[in-house]
This record gives sequence, C-alpha cells and structure tokens, in this order.
Amino acid sequence: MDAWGPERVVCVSDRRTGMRGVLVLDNTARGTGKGGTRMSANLTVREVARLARTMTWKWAAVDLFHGGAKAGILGDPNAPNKEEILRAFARALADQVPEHYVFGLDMGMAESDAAIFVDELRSRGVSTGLPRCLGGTPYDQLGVTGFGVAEAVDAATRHLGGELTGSRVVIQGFGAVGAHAARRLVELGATVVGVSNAEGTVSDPDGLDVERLLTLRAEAGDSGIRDYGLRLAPVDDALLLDCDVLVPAARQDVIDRDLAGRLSARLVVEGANLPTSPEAREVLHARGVAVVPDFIANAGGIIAAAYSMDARNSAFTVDESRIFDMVSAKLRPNAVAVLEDSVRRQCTTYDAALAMAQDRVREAMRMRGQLRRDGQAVRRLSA
Ligand SMILES: NC(=O)C1=CN([C@@H]2O[C@H](COP(=O)(O)OP(=O)(O)OC[C@H]3O[C@@H](n4cnc5c(N)ncnc54)[C@H](OP(=O)(O)O)[C@@H]3O)[C@@H](O)[C@H]2O)C=CC1
Ligand SMILES: O=C(O)CCC(=O)C(=O)O
Repeated sequence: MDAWGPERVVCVSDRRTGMRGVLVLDNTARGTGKGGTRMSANLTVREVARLARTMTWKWAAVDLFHGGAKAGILGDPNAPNKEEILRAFARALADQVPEHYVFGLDMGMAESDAAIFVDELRSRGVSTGLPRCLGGTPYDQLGVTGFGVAEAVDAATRHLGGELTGSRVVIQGFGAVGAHAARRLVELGATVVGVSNAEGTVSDPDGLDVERLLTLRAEAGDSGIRDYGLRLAPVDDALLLDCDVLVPAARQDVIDRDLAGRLSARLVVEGANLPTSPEAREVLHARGVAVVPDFIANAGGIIAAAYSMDARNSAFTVDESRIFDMVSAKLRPNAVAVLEDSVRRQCTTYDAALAMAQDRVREAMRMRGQLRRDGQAVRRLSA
C-alpha cells in the first residue's frame, strides 16, 4: 500500500465450489474501478494488486475516466466446474459490481465467461467483453489489444528510424494478445520468427507462417502451435531468440536483470502486463534497448471496454471498426511520446510513462480533496 492505493481489497471464497478469489480496487480518483478478471492456478493477492496498479496508470495514460482495478480467481481456467466457480465469484462480489468494479477479460477468461457473470447477476452492466449476441464488444475475439500492441511496435520502429518490413519479431504467448499481435504485425510487413505458449516455442529464422498458426489455434486453441510441424523448443527459449523486436505477451515477471542483459532485440513492446522487472528496465535502458511499457502498448482492451460501456448506456450502435481507429489514434502517439520523453529526461521509458500517468491521477485526487498540500493521501475508501 502507498498513497495511490489500493483503496479496497475484497477476498472471497465459497466452500461448496472451492472458489477463492480477490478484487482489488487500486485508485478510483478518475472513475469506477475497471480491469479484466484473471483466472490462474497460481494466482496471488499481490499479483492482482500489482495488476490493479497497472490499470490505474493505463487508464490515465489513455486519458479515459475509469480507475485502476483487477479481479482474480485462483483455479485452473480449464476446470470442468469453471462455470460454477464463476457464478460463485460473481455472487460473492455482487455488492461491488457495477458500482465499484466492472468484470472483464484477462488471462484464462473468454467472452463466454463474461456471459456467465451477466447471467448470474442479471445485469449486462456487470461485465465487458461480452459476446455480440448479448450486446457486447468481444474484444478478445476481435483481437483489439493485440492489434494495438502491433500498432505500438510499428510506431516505435518508425520513430527509431526503422521500418517493420523485414523486421524480425518474436512473440511470447499465443493467446488473445499474442496471436492477434502476430496477425497485425504480418499485415504491417513484419516477419514473425518465433512464437511460444506454455508448452514450448516454435521458431524459423526465415519467418513462420502466421496464418497457419492462427488456423491451428482456431482449431485446437492456444496449444495448436504444437501441430505446426516444427520441433517444439523449451518455453524459455523464446525470449532469447535472435530478433529485432520482442513482444512478451504471456505472463508477468518474465524478463529479469539477467535476461535483459542477454536478449538480442533492440525494441521490446510489452503486450503482457508487468513482464519486466524494475532492475531489468534499467539494464535495457543502459543497453539502449527501447521499451514501450505495458500500460502504454497494451491499452487497446480498455479502449474497447470503455467504448462498449458507453455504447451500453446510450442508443448509439457499436461500430467495431471505429474501435480499431481509436486504438491506433491513442497508442501510436503515446508510444512515441514515451520514447521521446525518456531521451529528453534521461530516464527509462517506464519512468517517463509513469510521470505522465501519475500527473493525471494526482490532479484528480487533488481536485477531489484526497491530497494534502504536501501530496500525502488523507482519505481512503474503507476496506
Ligand atoms: N486480453 C486482453 O485484452 C489484455 C491482456 N493483457 C495481458 O496480456 C497477457 C496475455 O493475456 P491474454 O492473451 O488475454 O491471455 P490468454 O489466456 O488468452 O493467453 C495467454 C497465453 O500465454 C501463454 N503462456 C502462459 N504461460 C507461458 C509461458 N511461460 N511462456 C510462454 N507462453 C505462456 C498461454 O499458453 P497456453 O495456452 O499454452 O497456456 C497463452 O498462449 C497477460 O499478461 C494479460 O494481463 C493486457 C491487456 C489486455
Ligand atoms: O478492462 C478490461 O476488461 C480488459 C483490459 C485489461 O484488463 C487490461 O488492460 O489489463
């Protein structure tokens, strides 16, 4: 805990289903808590709190008016009783949604899971990421976040004087974010030379056939890459493959100080939340490796979520193509701005991005009377 938050941590459990979960509202000075809901077999409260904090900065960085929050369920996302667990989780948090928090999609969750939350609580307003037939914007199926990550890669590459045509990209994680980033990167001219999932890594220095990988994924889920026809190398090989651009798009804490000193990419664009440790950021900065931080590069999902929440509350029809335009229009300049600020201020891109986001959150807290003159928080939501 610090002066930014969290404002509220709600741990919930249900003996009958074995459900165990947590909601963290980090900082809601700029609006209702919003961030996806994660389901993972080794989830911790600390992990959810770190992700909620990232959401605080992410909303501020795109200058949209929601607060930072995240929810998580401890469990296997492929468990046969997942629906029961989701229903128990939704019931346990019924008094928090949608007033304080709106469910959404993160690792281990899909559009059909958002539909269960809505069914259990009888209100479309409790979750984003719903299927179209329930009036939602299925941002994982549409691949909005991955699209935005690829747009950030392109903007950063151009800003650094290069071009994507001929650039060799490696993507760690071939889920909602990684797979759609790969698709858009190929459209933009890049050559994807490696992708991985939790099972292993496939790579080809001459370029992988991303269309075929996407077809395999559609047929067999994320694990489809094992059927690509190349030897599956160990999971950890992906980050050290020879490439120009690295896109971590799986879990947090995968790039540590040691790896930062050895990876070959000249540009790292963070599709995952929190993939790089603070020490690793310093090493990358010292080595001249440009980094577009998570809350700048992967904000496509929240732009889609915000758009769909507005659409739900009004009569206008959702135009999905507009979401992609909005993502591009927000993320490209943000990616360039943090690279420029980092040079101007001689700090890491993360610190440059953080300064921009913190200024906006601090101002909202000040206007709401949550800060003393010396900048200390004086008022908190009760736990
Ligand atoms: N979905 C969204 O809109 C957003 C997601 N993010 C972040 O992006 C990241 C990915 O999320 P998302 O794509 O939605 O999640 P998914 O659950 O759709 O996909 C996760 C992918 O990561 C793979 N994976 C898991 N562990 C490893 C590992 N050790 N090495 C390589 N790959 C691994 C999984 O493989 P397997 O299938 O084999 O388990 C799967 O391919 C997360 O950090 C999330 O917080 C950020 C912003 C928005
Ligand atoms: O807010 C959401 O529902 C999805 C976006 C998200 O969780 C994230 O950006 O990490």
